[in-house]
Amino acid sequence: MGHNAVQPSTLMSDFLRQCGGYAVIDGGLATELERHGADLNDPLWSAKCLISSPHLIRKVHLDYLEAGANIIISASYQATLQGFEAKGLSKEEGEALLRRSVEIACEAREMYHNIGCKVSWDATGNGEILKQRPVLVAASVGSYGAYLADGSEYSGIYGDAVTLEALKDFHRRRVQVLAESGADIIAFETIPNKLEAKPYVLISVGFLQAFAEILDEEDIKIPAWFSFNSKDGVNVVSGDSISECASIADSCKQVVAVGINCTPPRFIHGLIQAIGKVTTKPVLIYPNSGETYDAERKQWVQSAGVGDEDFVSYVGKWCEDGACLIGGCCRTSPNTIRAITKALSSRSSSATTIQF
Ligand code: MET
Ligand SMILES: [Zn+2]
Repeated sequence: MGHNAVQPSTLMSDFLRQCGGYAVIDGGLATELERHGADLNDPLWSAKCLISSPHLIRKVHLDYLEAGANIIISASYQATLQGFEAKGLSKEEGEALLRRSVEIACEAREMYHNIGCKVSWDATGNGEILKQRPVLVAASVGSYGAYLADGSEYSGIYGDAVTLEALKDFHRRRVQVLAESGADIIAFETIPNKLEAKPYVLISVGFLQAFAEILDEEDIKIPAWFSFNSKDGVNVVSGDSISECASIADSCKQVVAVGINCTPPRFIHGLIQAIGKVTTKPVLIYPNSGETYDAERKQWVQSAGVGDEDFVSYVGKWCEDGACLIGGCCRTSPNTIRAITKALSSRSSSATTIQF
C-alpha cells in the first residue's frame, strides 16, 4: 500500500469532530430522482441520469445539503464500465461518466457553500473564525449484484461463475477512477450478505474481500466505508453474519467507517450492537423507509414503510447504540434528512460548533 497524504483514520475523526460528534448522511438518491419524474427503469438505474439529466442529480444533492446533510453520495451506485459499455459507450466515455458523477456532487457542494451562505462560527480558538459546514463527497460503489440489475444485491446470489478474482476484475478500474475523481471517500454500499445456497456461501464475503483487496493492492489514496444490508436484522442479506462482515471491514486499514444501509429501520438497533462488538471504527447507518423492493415487478411495496416522524423517533436510540453517522437510503427524502438533522443537532456538542 502506498503512503497516503491524509491518514484514513484521521480524516473521519477530524470530520466527526468538526461536525460536533454526529454527521448527517444524505437520503435516497435514485428514489428521489424518480420522485422528480426521472424514469430509472434501466440497468444503469440512477446512473442513467448522468447521461440524460445531470442537472437533476445536482438539484437532489443540493436539496439534501439544504436539508442538513454533511455527506452527499454520488450517482455512481449502479454506474459501471461494463454497464456503460452495454449501452455502446467506449471505455473512455464510461470513465468520464464515472468522474462526472463525483464532479456533479462537488459542484452541488460548491454551489451550496457559495450561494447558500449557511455558515457557522467556530468560537473555540482565538477569536472567531468563519467556518463553512463540513461536507464530504462520497463516491458510491454498488455491488456486482447492483450491476446485474436483477435485485441480487438483496439476495447476494450471483451465480457460480463469480469468483473473487472475477469480482476484483469487475470493480478494479471503476474504483481506481472514482478514487482519482476528487471524492473524499468511497462508499461501498448495500453490500449483500448471507447466501442461502451452499455453493454461494463464500461469495458475499468474497465480494467484501474483493473490495478490501482492491483498496490494498491498488494504492487507493482516499479512505472508504463499507455498508451492508440486511433483511432479518441478524445477517447480511446473503446470510453471512454481520459480525464476520464487520470484522473484515475492521481489518482493512483504508476503511474508516462500517455500517448498514438500505435496511428497514426496525432492524437497525440490533445490527449496530453486533457491529460495535467487533469494531471500534465509527458506525454509520442510513436505513431505507422500511418498504420492501419487489425486484421482479421493479416496485417498492409501500405498506410496510415508516413515516418520517417514526423514522426519526429511532434516531436517539441509534445514537445511544453507538452510531455517529446517520442518514437515509431508498424512499427517504430531504424531509427525512431535515428531521434527522434536527434530531442530531440537539446531540452534537454545541461547545465547538454553533449552526445558524
Ligand atoms: N446511494 C444509493 C442511492 O441512494 C444507494 C442505493 S441502495 C439500493 O441511490
Ligand atoms: Zn437504498
